[in-house]
Amino acid sequence: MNPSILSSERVTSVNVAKEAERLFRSEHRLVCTRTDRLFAILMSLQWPAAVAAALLISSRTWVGGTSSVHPHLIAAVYLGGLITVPPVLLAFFRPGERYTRHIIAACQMLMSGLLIHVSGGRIETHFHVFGSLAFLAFYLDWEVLATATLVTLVDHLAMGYYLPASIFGTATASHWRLLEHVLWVVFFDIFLITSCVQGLKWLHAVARREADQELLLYQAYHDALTGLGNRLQIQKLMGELLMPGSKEPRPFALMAIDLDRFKEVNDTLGHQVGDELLRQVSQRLMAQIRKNDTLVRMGGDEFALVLDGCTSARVAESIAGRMVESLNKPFSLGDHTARIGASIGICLHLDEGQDATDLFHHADLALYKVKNSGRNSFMVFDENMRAETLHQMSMEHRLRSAVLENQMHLHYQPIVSTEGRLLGFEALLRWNDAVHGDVSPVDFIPLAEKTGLIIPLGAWVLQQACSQAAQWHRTGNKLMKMSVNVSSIQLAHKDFVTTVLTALKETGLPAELLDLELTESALIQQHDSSYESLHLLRRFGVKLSIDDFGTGYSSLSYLRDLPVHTLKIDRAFVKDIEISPESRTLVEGMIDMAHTLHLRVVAEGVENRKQMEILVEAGCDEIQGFHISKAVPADDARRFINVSHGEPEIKAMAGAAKVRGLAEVLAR
Ligand SMILES: Nc1nc2c(ncn2[C@@H]2O[C@@H]3COP(=O)(O)O[C@H]4[C@@H](O)[C@H](n5cnc6c(=O)[nH]c(N)nc65)O[C@@H]4COP(=O)(O)O[C@H]3[C@H]2O)c(=O)[nH]1
Repeated sequence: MNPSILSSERVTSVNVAKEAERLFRSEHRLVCTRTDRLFAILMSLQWPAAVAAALLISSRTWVGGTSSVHPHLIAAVYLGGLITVPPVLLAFFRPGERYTRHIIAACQMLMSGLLIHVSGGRIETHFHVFGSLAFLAFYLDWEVLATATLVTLVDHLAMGYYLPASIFGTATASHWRLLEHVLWVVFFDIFLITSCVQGLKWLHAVARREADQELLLYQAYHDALTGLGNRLQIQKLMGELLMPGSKEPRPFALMAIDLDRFKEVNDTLGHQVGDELLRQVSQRLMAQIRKNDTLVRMGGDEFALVLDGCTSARVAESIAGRMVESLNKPFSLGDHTARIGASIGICLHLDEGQDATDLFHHADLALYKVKNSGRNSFMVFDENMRAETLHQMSMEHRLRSAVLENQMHLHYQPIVSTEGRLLGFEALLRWNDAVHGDVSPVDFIPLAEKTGLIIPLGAWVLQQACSQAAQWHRTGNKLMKMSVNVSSIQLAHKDFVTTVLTALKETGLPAELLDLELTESALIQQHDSSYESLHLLRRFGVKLSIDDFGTGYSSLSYLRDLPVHTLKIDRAFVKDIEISPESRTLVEGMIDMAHTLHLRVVAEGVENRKQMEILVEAGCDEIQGFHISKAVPADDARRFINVSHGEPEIKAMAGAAKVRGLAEVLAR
């Protein structure tokens, strides 16, 4: 494998045609460089050969003259040097350059001419010229052959015809021989140029094949969307880093990175926006790491990072912190702006004995812990995490089976007016697991949200609660409302409105009797489409309550923008209302504000008579809490209904006391 394919500079620019051209040029340059060197050697041999030939000829032909040195010898020494030195220097100092090969070609042909001349034609013309041309064909450059041919013809015309005996004393060629020679050169040249073109074609084909192979290799090791490496690349890298038998263990840190809320963006704004978001995420992450760190996209919204040579948890944490911070900044995606977060699990490889699977598992366990602790943060794996996380994983597994096999059930907590009239119920999920026993929704709802199980589970709750309320409605309790908790994930889901309307249609429950409870924090995470869903449902008559009011977001603008019907004051404010004047003032303020906005107010978590009295005095409209009743199974809820209907004195008593709860009434 060509390791260059894995380098990040090349990652974004792979384009087969361009890559083939680049490879061709580099291969061709290599061919030319080698041929330059070959000619440097050849020419350095030809110069002494020319001098030797001149010596030989001068010893035979020079029978006495004014000068003691034969002109052939002078030509061989000086002209030979002049012809040899520049190309040899160029071949060594500027190999592979275009002008180098042209100068070499010209000088080589001049040298051929010189050799023929100084040897008085004894060195066979055809042999030497054709030999030189044949060698020049190694350049795979027909222009070089053209240069060589031109120089040969000029040289032969000049030296062989126009300046024959005047310089060397002997004519080197007859007219006919010269013509024959020129024809041979042209003929041979055509043959060489043809083979040269074939050679070039072959070199192009080789380069194209290599580029194709590179592309295949690139695709195998890279993620097409982001240009980052992929799962295979990190596995390969980890295999190299953990190579058994390597002399020194190579320390490194592995990070498992998951984007928070990516799915919501992808589902609500579409896949193209999701793709763009992933591209921008990868750029931001790349900006936080060094060149020899390896960031890959494992698939979906999961990334992994290897920090080669990292031995310190503190360093890894600071890099993870920077990454989380950079991903918290808003993303500009065409017409939209999105905010996401990231959860990062880190594990360090400091000694031998761990394999890649262990390390990925540890990083995943740490990641899992981060996600369960509220996301958008990072954690380094430690051994204590293992048992806790495995417990969580088992919960997740069992929750999945419980949801898919319909092992959950609903309890109903009554909601009453301050006069003690039963107004309806809040449906609350219950899960009794064979292994984990009774699991609180406070624990399993976040798990269901995290795993996406909240979608089928929430749909089931809606269906079940509506069906129960419709049944009570049919048996004469016409105004019994049913409150159902809705998670932010459900609200953001594209099928949310359909799910609600289907539940109403299939069960026959009038829409006005369904009250959807959303927390403030759930509302604040929503996009425009969720707000549209709520307005649409309101138009059908469905009511909307703000649950846990006062605990969430500080801006109250959603009260203006949404068709809210009821505020449910969180039990944290009600809890010590009878002992804390501050809590009392706060609750009074909330009730006043709600009434100014024409909203009804439900106080949650009312546990005693004193609390109820204070709330009634403050003008609260509805009461819910253990003082009235805990959430009970449907059959017990039915008893409440019967009592509230069948016994007129309840109303009278509750009305008289203004504060009497159903629990008290039932206890009598
Ligand atoms: N200490 C105290 N607690 C009281 C009192 N009266 C009621 N509660 C508890 O307060 C919670 C009220 O529900 P929530 O605020 O909607 O809070 C709910 C709701 O956010 C979530 N949840 C429950 N069922 C569902 C569901 O079907 N779907 C969704 N999305 N969330 C649900 O789980 C949360 C907790 O539910 P639960 O454990 O059933 O706890 C219930 C209820 O049992 C009281 O007087 N004192």
